[in-house]
Amino acid sequence: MESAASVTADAKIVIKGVKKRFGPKVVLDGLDLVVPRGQSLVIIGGSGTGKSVTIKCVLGILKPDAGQILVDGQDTAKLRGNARDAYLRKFGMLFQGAALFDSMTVWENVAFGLIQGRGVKRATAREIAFEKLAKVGLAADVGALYPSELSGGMQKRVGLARAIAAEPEIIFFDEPTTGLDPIMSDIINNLIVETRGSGTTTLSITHDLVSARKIADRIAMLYKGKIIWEGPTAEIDRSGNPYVEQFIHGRAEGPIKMEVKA
Ligand SMILES: Nc1ncnc2c1ncn2[C@@H]1O[C@H](COP(=O)(O)OP(=O)(O)OP(=O)(O)O)[C@@H](O)[C@H]1O
Repeated sequence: MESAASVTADAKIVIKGVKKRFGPKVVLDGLDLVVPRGQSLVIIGGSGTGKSVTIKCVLGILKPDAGQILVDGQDTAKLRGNARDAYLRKFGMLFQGAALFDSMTVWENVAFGLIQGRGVKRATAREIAFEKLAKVGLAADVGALYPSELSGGMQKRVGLARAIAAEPEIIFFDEPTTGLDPIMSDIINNLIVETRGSGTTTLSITHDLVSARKIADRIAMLYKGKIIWEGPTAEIDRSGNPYVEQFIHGRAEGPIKMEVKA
């Protein structure tokens, strides 16, 4: 087994003791997590356990109450101005529900970040957009359509093309297969696996264990604000952790009590 030290030495993202609460509600309670460079880490956990809050803290959309987040060894809390812009350019993101702009065509959606964020000329950005659309298996004529004219699976592919458009160092995938049928989920999973080939580091959050097993090098389970298990994907079936066991087998009975509110 690899030592924790060797994982940390080649870390792209290090989350150390991060705490985040909203009023009286403690969401993250000393979260520790390392995402190794060039690897795919998937966070699993029940609804409302703080998976999205974790990603928002890394992106700086939310400020942790305590703890530290390092990306490439840089403390994200200390970034200002240009350094912060450069930091944000490291990331691509595929949002849950794809989150495309309805008023823009497909290619304009894919090119948006290149034109707005990086000052790429419109004609060049258009070329890159069509290249990325082809990469996710969408024919060129799809580029001129509007998001409302596409199926959910096609929208996810467009979202993926947008996430990879600027060839970011890190990509976040937020529930990449939610709402898709099993075959389309598998297609999206395969595309995600392909994005790793180029050395990209990926951090995903999902409830979908089939997807997690397919796309993850490592899986971490979040429960009550902490990572209660983390390890190589192949080891999740022998975690020996009753919380993980209950979650991966989807059992109503077990140590995890769902908070059912009226
Ligand atoms: N800006 C906010 N203000 C107040 N509470 C928030 C805010 N953002 C998140 N929360 C709360 O933090 C908790 C964790 O939310 P989060 O969205 O991270 O869950 P999640 O694990 O991603 O869930 P799901 O799988 O359902 O998407 C929830 O109880 C949520 O209501």
